[in-house]
Amino acid sequence: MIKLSAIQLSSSPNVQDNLATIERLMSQLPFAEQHIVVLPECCLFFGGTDRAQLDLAKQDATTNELKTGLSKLAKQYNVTLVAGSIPQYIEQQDKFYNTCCVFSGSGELLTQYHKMHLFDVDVNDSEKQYRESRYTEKGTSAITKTLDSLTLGLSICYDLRFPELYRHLTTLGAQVITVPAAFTKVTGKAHWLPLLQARAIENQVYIVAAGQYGVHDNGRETWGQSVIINPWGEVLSEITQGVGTISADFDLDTLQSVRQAIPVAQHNQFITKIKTL
Ligand SMILES: O=C(O)CNC(=O)[C@H](CS)NC(=O)CCC(=O)C(=O)O
Repeated sequence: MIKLSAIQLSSSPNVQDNLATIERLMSQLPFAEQHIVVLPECCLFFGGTDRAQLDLAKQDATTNELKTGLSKLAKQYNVTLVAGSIPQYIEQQDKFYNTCCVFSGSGELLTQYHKMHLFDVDVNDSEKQYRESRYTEKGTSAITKTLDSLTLGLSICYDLRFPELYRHLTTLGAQVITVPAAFTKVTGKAHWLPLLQARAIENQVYIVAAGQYGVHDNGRETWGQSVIINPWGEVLSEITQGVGTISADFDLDTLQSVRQAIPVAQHNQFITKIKTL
């Protein structure tokens, strides 16, 4: 059996504190031979100023403390760690990518994905205007990674509103799609769960969504509600408030039987098919 887990956090701008919290929560995870653990967006730094995040990214380009800390945790608990996101500095532009890093159980960086859709959005909350692109550069490639017995597809937060990415990941073979997030309280309440269920149902994949939760140091409020959803769209495990962990089993039979019963990939008129004569 392959275990899927998500960790819900309420991250601060203190990297060491966040690492300690993640460690404490990882120690509470159930044991599994094969285990995929997902952390939220901005797991090691959240709720500071955008400028402070850029400074951290810049500093990390020399120290590499962010990836080192996460790699150690993956190794310590021998899990595939989908480390939500960290800022990755781009010197030429003095900006960073919002990057999801995947570590193996031996602590090796397997792959990374730079968030493709940036949250330049007006929200009716205390923040009012989110302009992620001011300090963040958007990624240009969708990323999947085949592990021993399943294929992972990567996405981050606002990406969730772009079904084309999820369809693309699925056509590349994704069976489990991870969604680290820091959804706003306002948009999360209105849209988070239905969007996640739609992505799971239309692509017939497992969704593992790990959210930031609560009121952060800069007053920003995030929605939480980390969930694991199966290819039928059922919520298998959920944590609404606070910090904590959730887990569920990945079952290939469920995935295959849903895809057999409702063969949307074959019926789809908008996916380019290779015509056989
Ligand atoms: O800026 C940072 O420090 C970290 N990044 C985030 O919190 C990002 C960009 S501001 N948040 C989202 O994408 C929320 C999406 C969302 O809430 C929605 O789609 O409704």
